Amino acid sequence: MTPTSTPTAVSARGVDKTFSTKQGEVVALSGIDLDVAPGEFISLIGPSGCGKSTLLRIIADLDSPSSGTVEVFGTSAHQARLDQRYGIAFQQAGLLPWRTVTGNIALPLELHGVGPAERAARVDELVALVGLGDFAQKFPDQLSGGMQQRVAIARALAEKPALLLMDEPFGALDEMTREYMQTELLRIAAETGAAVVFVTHSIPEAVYLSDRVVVMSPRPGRIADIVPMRLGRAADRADDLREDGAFFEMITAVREALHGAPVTGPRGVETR
Ligand SMILES: Nc1ncnc2c1ncn2[C@@H]1O[C@H](COP(=O)(O)OP(=O)(O)OP(=O)(O)O)[C@@H](O)[C@H]1O
Repeated sequence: MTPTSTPTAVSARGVDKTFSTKQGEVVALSGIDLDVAPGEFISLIGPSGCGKSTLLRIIADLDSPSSGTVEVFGTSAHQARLDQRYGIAFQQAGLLPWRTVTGNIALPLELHGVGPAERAARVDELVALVGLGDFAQKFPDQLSGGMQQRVAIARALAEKPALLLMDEPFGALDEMTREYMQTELLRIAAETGAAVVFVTHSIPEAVYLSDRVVVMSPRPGRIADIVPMRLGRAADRADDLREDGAFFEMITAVREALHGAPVTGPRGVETR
């Protein structure tokens, strides 16, 4: 039997993106080549406006490249969207206020015709996965920001995607909740085996979460450097890793990569 290899989770080749605006053309991305392995955690970091969200939106087929190609698990980004190969979460949880936690998590399953019994079983699993068992029947306005984000993550995972796309999902949370959510996300990613592409402004967040940190240069966004992290397996990355010497070394490596990019000083990147 010939061994079958799992296709790369994300493969971007020569991706350029130019927006036409009233003020003229804005080159948001230029010559992006990026591969994300199955189960790998990648963060995109770079100065404000360098095209991080644009790249994520192109991977999600919410926007299309001006040139170049993106494949998700060996198919076009468009086909991957139709096949629900990825889940997506943004800075705002975007929950329906009139639905409970379970109702919000069940939504994508309802939309895709999953029957009631299977749906209920899957929602139970997801509620447990994100640790919201005691809050299953609460409405979004009865939850903290961190809990709302956990509902959004559960909803993104509803259809067992092998890829999660996340655009600053913890950006609106206080620092303690944010650190807690980072540890939770690592646990969830390890449990589900999903690859993650994560946009952030925070160097420590990128370092803590990632297998590799993709450092982008200011507009037009290019990949300035890809910094491999050496912090051990994601599932073993405990909370106190943030006090470890290796953690600070990795922060320095990413900072140097950011400053090495042709910039006069990166705006919009947090070092806290
Ligand atoms: N729909 C659009 N029309 C015109 N220009 C756009 C559009 N979307 C993004 N841009 C421009 O493309 C560039 C990249 O934007 P993008 O939001 O991807 O950057 P970003 O790195 O995610 O920024 P931030 O860190 O501030 O969120 C910016 O100059 C932005 O103004």
